[in-house]
Amino acid sequence: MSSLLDSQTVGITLAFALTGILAVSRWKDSPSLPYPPGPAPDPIIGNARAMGSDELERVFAAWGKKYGDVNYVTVVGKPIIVLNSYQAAKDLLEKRSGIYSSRPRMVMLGELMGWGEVLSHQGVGPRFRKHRRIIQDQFSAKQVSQYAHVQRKEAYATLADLGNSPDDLMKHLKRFTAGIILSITYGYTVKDCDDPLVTLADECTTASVSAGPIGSLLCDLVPALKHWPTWAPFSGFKRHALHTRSLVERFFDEPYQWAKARVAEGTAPSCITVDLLETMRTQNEPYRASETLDTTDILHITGVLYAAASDTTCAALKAFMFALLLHPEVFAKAQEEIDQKTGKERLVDFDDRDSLPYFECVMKEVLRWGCSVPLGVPHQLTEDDTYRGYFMPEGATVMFNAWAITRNEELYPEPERFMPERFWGKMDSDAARQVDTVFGFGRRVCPGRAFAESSMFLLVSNIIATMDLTKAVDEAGEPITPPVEYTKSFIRHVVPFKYQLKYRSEKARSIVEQANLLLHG
Ligand code: HEM
Repeated sequence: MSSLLDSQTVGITLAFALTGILAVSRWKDSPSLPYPPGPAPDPIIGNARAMGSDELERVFAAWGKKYGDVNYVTVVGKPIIVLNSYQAAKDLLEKRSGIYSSRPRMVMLGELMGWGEVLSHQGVGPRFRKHRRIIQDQFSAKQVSQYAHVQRKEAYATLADLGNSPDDLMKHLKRFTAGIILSITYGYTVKDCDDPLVTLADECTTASVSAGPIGSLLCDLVPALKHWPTWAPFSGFKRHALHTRSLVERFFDEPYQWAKARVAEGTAPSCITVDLLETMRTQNEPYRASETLDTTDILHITGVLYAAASDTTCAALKAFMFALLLHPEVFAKAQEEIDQKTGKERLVDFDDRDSLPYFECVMKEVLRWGCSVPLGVPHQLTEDDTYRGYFMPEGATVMFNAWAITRNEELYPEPERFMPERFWGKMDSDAARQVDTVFGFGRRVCPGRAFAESSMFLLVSNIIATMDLTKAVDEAGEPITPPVEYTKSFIRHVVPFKYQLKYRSEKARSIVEQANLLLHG
């Protein structure tokens, strides 16, 4: 961040922001009700210092404990509401989703870098509804079974890769998640971790987040900064944004052009892009004549799928493997349950899921304990509202703290302990239900949830079925217990850790190799 925006720029911009806000903000009657409680703001910048924290979820959770579960803060005059409890998030984001479902304006990420037109960043409106419906239709719990063959193919390839180069777990997980979504969306087969489309996605994601929260914040506060000339002093942020924009455009375009070329050749495998191109050509049902599709729609629908599905699922899979490594007793119990089902004679398949209740508890606990997107994605309130006697202003950014909600000590005693047994026989409990918070709320709830869970199920259950995962040992032969540490990012990943992974038997190796051969030829 410091290379992009130095302290002088920050100062100038904040001064600008203040002047702008004082000059243009429309005068409003002071509300007769108080705002929700929260920490005292600093003059001018409000609560900006706290909002710059690397572990904002912990800062918010501490506010929740001190001031109550709904907090109000400002950053240079912009209102932010923080929801630290399931009840408040449910009451507002779900029950009042008609007014709590938009997205805040993001000048840096959305307008300068080019992410603004994709579903996850769009405000509510006709285009949002069209994209959302198309994506929901493709990934509803009923529909996901149509992708089973792709999930199997990618899972078996990943198992074989893990057998061949077990030290590259992180790379193989990334290839697995990118491979599945690229295949379903564009009909594209990822060959290895260095695949050009996977590398492009990586570069694009890294560049998109590397302006840092302050870089983004300054542009969001002073939207006029987006017109700052690239030749002017302090224009590092703008040059970075434009460079990122070119990556984002390539990220949308290259896989789409690849799929289109296969359609022209008549060799396109069935995939979402092919379906959408056909819909665009005929402009027929199921997407209604009033909702015609154009090329930009297709670019953005397919692009958001890749962007939203791959990194999130990969982060959850890393947390899964890490939790199993730290808890050998859980691994052993899950392995025993799976062995009873398969007799060690075959791989696990989707049909087995209902009869692996312990594994299901482990997956639930991974989603809770690992909490890959701790603060979800911010919503925006589009009308003035009142809640529990407090005033909630129109335009406020509304953030839910999934991390704090899934650490509620009343529902999850010893919340930092990884304990799948807490869900045993209780899959209908509030505790189990509230883990869904990690996928968001209301009209914005993650449309890929069922698909993410089924992909995780298939890969991890088969790793457990065919391999042994144990701690690495140091020079003295002592097992190494890696610390629980995550990257400081919006989607948090477990930092790379040491482990040992190998086929549990020659028979397991041969089952994997045969399955892989059968699907890949
Ligand atoms: C473990 C994996 C995943 C996690 C933890 C996750 C989490 C989330 C969260 C927290 C949101 C924001 C919800 C809100 O604003 O209330 C979201 C949105 C979204 N997710 Fe996921 N997600 C995962 C996997 C997937 C997959 C596999 C797909 C696609 C197949 C997907 C597609 C999307 C899309 C398109 C949105 C934007 C929805 C909107 O803004 O209306 N996600 N996800």
